[in-house]
Amino acid sequence: MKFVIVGTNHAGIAAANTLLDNYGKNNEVIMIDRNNNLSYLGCGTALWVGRQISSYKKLFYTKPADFEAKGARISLETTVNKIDFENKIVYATIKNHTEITETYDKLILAEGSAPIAPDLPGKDLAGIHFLKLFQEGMAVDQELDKSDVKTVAVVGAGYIGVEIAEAARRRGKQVLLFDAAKTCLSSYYDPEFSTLMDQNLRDHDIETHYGELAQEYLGKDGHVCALKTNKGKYQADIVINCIGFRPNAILGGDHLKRFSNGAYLVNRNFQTSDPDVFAVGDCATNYSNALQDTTYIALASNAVRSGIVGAHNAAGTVIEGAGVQGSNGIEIYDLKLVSTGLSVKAADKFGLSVKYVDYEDKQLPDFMPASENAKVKIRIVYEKKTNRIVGAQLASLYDMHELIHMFSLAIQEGLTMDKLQLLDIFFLPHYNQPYNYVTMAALKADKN
Ligand SMILES: Cc1cc2nc3c(=O)[nH]c(=O)nc-3n(C[C@H](O)[C@H](O)[C@H](O)COP(=O)(O)OP(=O)(O)OC[C@H]3O[C@@H](n4cnc5c(N)ncnc54)[C@H](O)[C@@H]3O)c2cc1C
Ligand SMILES: NC(=O)c1ccc[n+]([C@@H]2O[C@H](COP(=O)([O-])OP(=O)(O)OC[C@H]3O[C@@H](n4cnc5c(N)ncnc54)[C@H](O)[C@@H]3O)[C@@H](O)[C@H]2O)c1
Repeated sequence: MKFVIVGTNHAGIAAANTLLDNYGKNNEVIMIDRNNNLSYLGCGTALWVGRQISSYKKLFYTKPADFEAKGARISLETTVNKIDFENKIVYATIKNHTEITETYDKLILAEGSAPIAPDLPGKDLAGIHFLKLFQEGMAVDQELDKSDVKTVAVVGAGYIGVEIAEAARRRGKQVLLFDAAKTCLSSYYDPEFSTLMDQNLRDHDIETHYGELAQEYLGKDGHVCALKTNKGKYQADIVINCIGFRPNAILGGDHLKRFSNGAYLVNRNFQTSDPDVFAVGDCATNYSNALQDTTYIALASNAVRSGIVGAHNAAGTVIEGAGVQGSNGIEIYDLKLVSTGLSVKAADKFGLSVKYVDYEDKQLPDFMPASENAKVKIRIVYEKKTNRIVGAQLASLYDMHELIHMFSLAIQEGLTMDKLQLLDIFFLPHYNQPYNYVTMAALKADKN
């Protein structure tokens, strides 16, 4: 059988490795990507740009030769322009001049996502940046090296915006962070949690501007010099746009069914509406266990798992994905926020009627050294009708992030709040308290 994979970043790589490691013999695997690099972990961009790690080099975790050694044919700097789904032919161009075609038996689309570009006056000025590719991270890094770049405006206080704001501040720049919402990270956390991060940002001299919509980039001599919003005009030497991703689902044209945001609509096997075409990663939908419905969540963690599941199915092993919770986390100047499933706000948006319980306590008993201890704030969100756990959020200076995986599993398995109350959670003073905040929150929850 011949497999063609379009897009060889995280989802495409996972699909290729699955095919090569499990079905390599007698099968042909062709990998095509328009970029000149693969496997860049954008997740590390802010760490590198903020000099919390010394080099970007280890943000790449594989190389073309690794796939060639396993028998794949890989073609970088090759753009797929068109797919003839009826005759199963992929049309591509190598380095913008040599036209090639590839036939396929099974096609895996892993086209990923692209940053949303606000269509504002001045958008073509120099000094306006996005953060997705390695090359874009490098461009921002080089700007921050310039002594005449003193003020950085970051538009969008989601994950990328907050992380790059910290990085630019660590590089000694004055940083202004804008978001249309009333807090940062508003798609992931309820205000009781996101405002902790807001305060943390302000404590580190990052100027936050919420409820502000970017309206225009103002320029001087072809270079951006200010950002105009609905509330004011702010001088800025560079602007970094981080207002979210849109699925990069272009090649399917009218042939493949779509989700509301344009992503390829796939079933739980990551099969599209064409049985010989699979779509994985940021270009495709996923199944939300909290909503018990189709969703779209762009994360590397989802990309990798969908690549594995999609490839097995493409090769004829029928398996369903486990669904996702969109588990995520962030650490900025030591403050850690982690969440999984739905916040109360997100549940409202999707029309799911929920209750929640909040609890706050120190991680360790009081007799432990204060320098090792910190308060942890937890919120557990559960469905009103069934008491099914649908979300959790945690915030602390203490590194409690692993706990969110337990809530992710609880949501995946449809656990109800009563199962948490008497859960056997071990006690050791080094790690927690006998009356720990998970048990206490579960006991406190209103289950009627
Ligand atoms: C700065 C930053 C930080 C992030 N941090 C995190 C994090 O901490 N945790 C997390 O889980 N996620 C994080 N993400 C999100 C994560 O990077 C994405 O969800 C992930 O890259 C999706 O992988 P993918 O393979 O589906 O798509 P992509 O990474 O978008 O890859 C798609 C590939 O398809 C290729 N392609 C597209 N169209 C064509 C075509 N026509 N022809 C040939 N090739 C094509 C592209 O060149 C690209 O290589 C971050 C993203 C960024 C930008
Ligand atoms: N730690 C992590 O897990 C991590 C880190 C980075 C990126 N990612 C993922 O990468 C993807 C892209 O991240 P992102 O930060 O670009 O998107 P995001 O969805 O996290 O945040 C976008 C932000 O932009 C704001 N916004 C939208 N339009 C705006 C406008 N016109 N003006 C001002 N603000 C506006 C939104 O309110 C939102 O807060 C997301 O799926 C994210 O989860 C994850």
